[in-house]
Amino acid sequence: MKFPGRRQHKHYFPVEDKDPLTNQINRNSRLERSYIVGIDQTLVDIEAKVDNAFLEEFNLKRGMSQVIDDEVTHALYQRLKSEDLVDYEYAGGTIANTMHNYSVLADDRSVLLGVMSEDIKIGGYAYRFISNTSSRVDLNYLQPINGPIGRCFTLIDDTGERTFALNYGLINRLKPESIDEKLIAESSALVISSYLMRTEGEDTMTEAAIKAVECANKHGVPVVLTLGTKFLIEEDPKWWQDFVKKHVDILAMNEEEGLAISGFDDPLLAADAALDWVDLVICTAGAQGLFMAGYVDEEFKRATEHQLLPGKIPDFNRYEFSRAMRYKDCKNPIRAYTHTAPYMGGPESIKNTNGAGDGALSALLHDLCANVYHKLNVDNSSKHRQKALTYSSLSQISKYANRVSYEVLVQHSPRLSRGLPEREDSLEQAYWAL
Ligand SMILES: Nc1ncnc2c1ncn2[C@@H]1O[C@H](COP(=O)(O)OP(=O)(O)O)[C@@H](O)[C@H]1O
Ligand SMILES: Nc1nc2c(ncn2[C@@H]2O[C@H](COP(=O)(O)O)[C@@H](O)[C@H]2O)c(=O)[nH]1
Repeated sequence: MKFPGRRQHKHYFPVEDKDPLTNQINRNSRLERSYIVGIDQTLVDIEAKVDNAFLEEFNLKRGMSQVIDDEVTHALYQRLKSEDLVDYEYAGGTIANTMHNYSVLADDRSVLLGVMSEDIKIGGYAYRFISNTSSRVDLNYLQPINGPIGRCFTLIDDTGERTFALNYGLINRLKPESIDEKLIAESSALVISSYLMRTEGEDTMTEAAIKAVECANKHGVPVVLTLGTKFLIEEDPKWWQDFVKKHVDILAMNEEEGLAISGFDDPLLAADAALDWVDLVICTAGAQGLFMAGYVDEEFKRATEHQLLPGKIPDFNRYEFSRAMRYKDCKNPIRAYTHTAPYMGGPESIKNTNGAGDGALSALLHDLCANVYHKLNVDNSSKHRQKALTYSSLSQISKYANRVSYEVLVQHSPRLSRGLPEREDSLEQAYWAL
């Protein structure tokens, strides 16, 4: 585990002196390991720039993630190829991206559950998926299938809006029997997306995902749900609210998905509403940056040293220096919130917003899993007198998450090709001496 370590308040990056708490870890002894598990539909993203006429021709709704049949897929692919419109073909899938990015950031293991073609051809989609995935992502638990994995046509228009057209192949055939209870029971978190519930006919993915979720719930493993796309949530917000209340501990969403599930268009209010159902919320909001909301026990609350912020909840960031706790672990729960504006005001030029939200979630997962890792190895640390969900404060996690999103925005792929730099080029040497 590459440890989050001690950092300057203003930025995520570690300072020179190592945290004395972290140093209690004896590097010579065999360390207990922590890992996270994610379930996804194994997909390759095929990215192309198109105009509205193109979307209309193939009957695609702009901005939506929609499923297309084999006939439309064939015609679409032929058209993109014949006009040389395909820019990139990358491994994708919202949770697979998150597992990959987690493993790159933490330099540690995550486990991906899903399906994989048993017959893999060099250069084919299954091959591409595997070869574009970090070697730290454990693919040994994937269930073999006799057929193709999925393709996600990621069609980007002039405004940067993305329209996803998916040919699912056999990716929804993950069977409940392929879910290993022990693997989930011993993990630090189970990560799923709303897309896993979009199944039909002979698909078994939803059943498999529910089995995994129930298993995590039974063993007290935090279930992390990312809402994927507002269109799925808008179909039945009540169903999603009930599902989240019953099964989910950490909710990740963007402001549109926040509106769809909570009815609030303000991301802070949407995150606050979701705190009625879960322990921790991360709500990304495009150019507005990101918000987090969580609980802390009165005894462990820490007041911010930053300026108090106005908002729909006045001074909402008052306790942003607190580490997040589960509601049930608080004697006197207090709600804590934080906001971080886009890193450096956002990139000069955004290459692609694909995966920016997934990137933010992978940073949060890194912090959460580092906390479990630290507890497993230095249980007597004073840090664990507080039964916290996260290693760092809401404020620091949100800066870290925001910084990771920035890195995704300045590249084409939703997957990081390397971890974050140890030090920012943009900061003076003197900054690190503080
Ligand atoms: N136009 C933008 N300008 C600056 N930062 C942005 C912009 N779009 C996204 N970001 C950054 O990326 C993060 C995630 O973006 P968002 O678009 O909300 O995610 P999602 O992919 O889930 O829709 C934001 O919190 C912000 O830090
Ligand atoms: N597992 C699924 N992943 C999907 C689906 N539709 C799109 N996507 C993936 O989302 C990311 C982009 O994430 P975002 O946070 O920027 O929205 C991209 O890589 C797609 O592969 C789906 O139906 N299932």
